[in-house]
Amino acid sequence: MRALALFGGTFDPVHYGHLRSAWEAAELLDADVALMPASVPPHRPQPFAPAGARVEMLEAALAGQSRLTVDERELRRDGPSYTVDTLRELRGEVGPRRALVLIVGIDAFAGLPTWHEWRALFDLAHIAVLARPGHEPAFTAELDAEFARRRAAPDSAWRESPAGAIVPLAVTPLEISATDIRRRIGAGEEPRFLLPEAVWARIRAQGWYRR
Ligand SMILES: Nc1ncnc2c1ncn2[C@@H]1O[C@H](COP(=O)(O)OP(=O)(O)OP(=O)(O)O)[C@@H](O)[C@H]1O
Ligand SMILES: O=C(O)c1ccc[n+]([C@@H]2O[C@H](COP(=O)([O-])O)[C@@H](O)[C@H]2O)c1
Repeated sequence: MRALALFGGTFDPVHYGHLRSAWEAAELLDADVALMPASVPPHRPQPFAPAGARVEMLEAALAGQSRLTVDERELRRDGPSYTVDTLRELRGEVGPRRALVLIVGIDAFAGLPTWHEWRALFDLAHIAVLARPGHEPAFTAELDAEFARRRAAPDSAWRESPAGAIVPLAVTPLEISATDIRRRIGAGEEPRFLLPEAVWARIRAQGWYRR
């Protein structure tokens, strides 16, 4: 059975850095990938756009294909979106054997030791780490040790286990961030071609991110 991958984020707004990375991750991992907006991200200021708006933008971005989907499970829960809770819920649904993958950018991965019950994540899923230009963060010694121990190439046998590997993915580098897009919109610029036209059309129509 194919691996099932979750790509969590704030997606405030979703952009081509997320979308192209998610697509290439689906290909490299031979997995179905769900983009999963966080309701209350645990370690950052709260999103600018409400959850419903972030879902609407994701759905607009993903229209016309079926390999990448949206998973709204964190929006249905109250309180902080701890990834360990989400993976426990998903593991309960798919059973003990299916390979699950949590996809994170390398900047998010570097912060893993600050996540709630971070070591339990390795018992629940594999972690695929996206290269991201402009981000070459140092890992803490404990994360470095896990990385050295668990590292697996995308085409190796990781999917024969349900969880536990760290799979670096050399996706096409796209130096795009939601912070930069919000700044441009706030300054009255058009962020065209950094994100899908359908997403920009909704932002424009609703006035999101304008100062
Ligand atoms: N251009 C990119 N290339 C690769 N990974 C990315 C890129 N942009 C975001 N990611 C990854 O996608 C996930 C969700 O990111 P997030 O929604 O916070 O986007 P962001 O652009 O980093 O937003 P912000 O600028 O608001 O922090 C994180 O794991 C992040 O590392
Ligand atoms: O579980 C945690 O403690 C935790 C701490 C920081 C981030 N996360 C998750 O990591 C994903 C990427 O976060 P962000 O802030 O880069 O959009 C998103 O799904 C967050 O919910 C999770």
